[in-house]
Amino acid sequence: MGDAVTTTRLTRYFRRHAAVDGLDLRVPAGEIVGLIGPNGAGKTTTIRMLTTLLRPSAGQALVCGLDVRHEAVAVRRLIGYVPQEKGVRHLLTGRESLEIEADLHHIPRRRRDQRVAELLDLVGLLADADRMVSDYSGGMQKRLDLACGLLHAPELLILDEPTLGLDVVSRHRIWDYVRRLRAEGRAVLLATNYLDEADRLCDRITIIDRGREVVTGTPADLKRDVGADVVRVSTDRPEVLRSAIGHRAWVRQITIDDAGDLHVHVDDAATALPDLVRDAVRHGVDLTGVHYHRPTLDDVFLRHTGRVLAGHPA
Ligand SMILES: Nc1ncnc2c1ncn2[C@@H]1O[C@H](COP(=O)(O)OP(=O)(O)OP(=O)(O)O)[C@@H](O)[C@H]1O
Repeated sequence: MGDAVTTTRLTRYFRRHAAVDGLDLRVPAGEIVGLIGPNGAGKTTTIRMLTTLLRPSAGQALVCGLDVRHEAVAVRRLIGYVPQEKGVRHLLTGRESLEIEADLHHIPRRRRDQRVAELLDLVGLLADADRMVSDYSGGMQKRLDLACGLLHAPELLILDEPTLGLDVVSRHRIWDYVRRLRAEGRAVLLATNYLDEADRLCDRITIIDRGREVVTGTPADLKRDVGADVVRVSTDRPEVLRSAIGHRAWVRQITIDDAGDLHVHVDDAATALPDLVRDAVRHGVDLTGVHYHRPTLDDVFLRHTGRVLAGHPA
């Protein structure tokens, strides 16, 4: 199967500021690819170029082999886009919202009703189809947004923060639909700040920062690269502790986060911890907290960007 998205040195300037700066991104058909980055990293700008809403300043973006710049109309037919804020029509019912969306896609009337019913069923809203959208819960509205993005059976679905603000049950339902799309061979590009979501859902993730790709890989590979365990140490003298343990053979990498906590990547926490505590005592460093865990995508993100990703759920 070919690629649903290939970008080559994709770049977009706003005045002299490069919001997207030479980005190479690939979304193969039949895969869910996560696009992850801190606020202002360039995710929305990338998505807006892919959806033909914004012209690239330089480089190339292909959607199913079609150039977004020169074949915008054809590209739009291939893409379903569910933006962060869809602004569903509160004065309509769920069914009416989908009918209007179907008309925008020029779906013939005789097919429209059946297609709308199919999608309402897919996202579990058939029973509530004739209720006003204003009476829907946040999760129901998101599912309606998703159904709107799927009406014209797109090859590529682009989701911008699809589960933002949703409860756990609603998030799982959205994930199930997204997995079902993948099983049908469609490609999904998912911009999210929820790293647990990316970990569970994505076949591959690309972390971007300041408009550039920082790293790409499967969640498992990226976590494996971090090391076996991560020891998080709270102390009021992080720099002293860093120098005290920096030369130790069991240290793979040390990062100090914005809160001043040390994140020490080690092969085996059980061996490293006694040494670490001894080194702290020898250098007169008080430890106020020591925890360790298997690497998560949060650790991957911190390792590659030097920052903790803000704004994910507890
Ligand atoms: N229309 C615009 N005019 C000027 N600057 C812009 C415009 N759109 C985006 N930018 C700038 O481009 C950079 C990337 O923004 P973008 O919205 O793509 O980031 P993002 O990764 O989607 O962030 P967030 O997670 O906050 O949505 C930011 O510095 C932003 O201020």
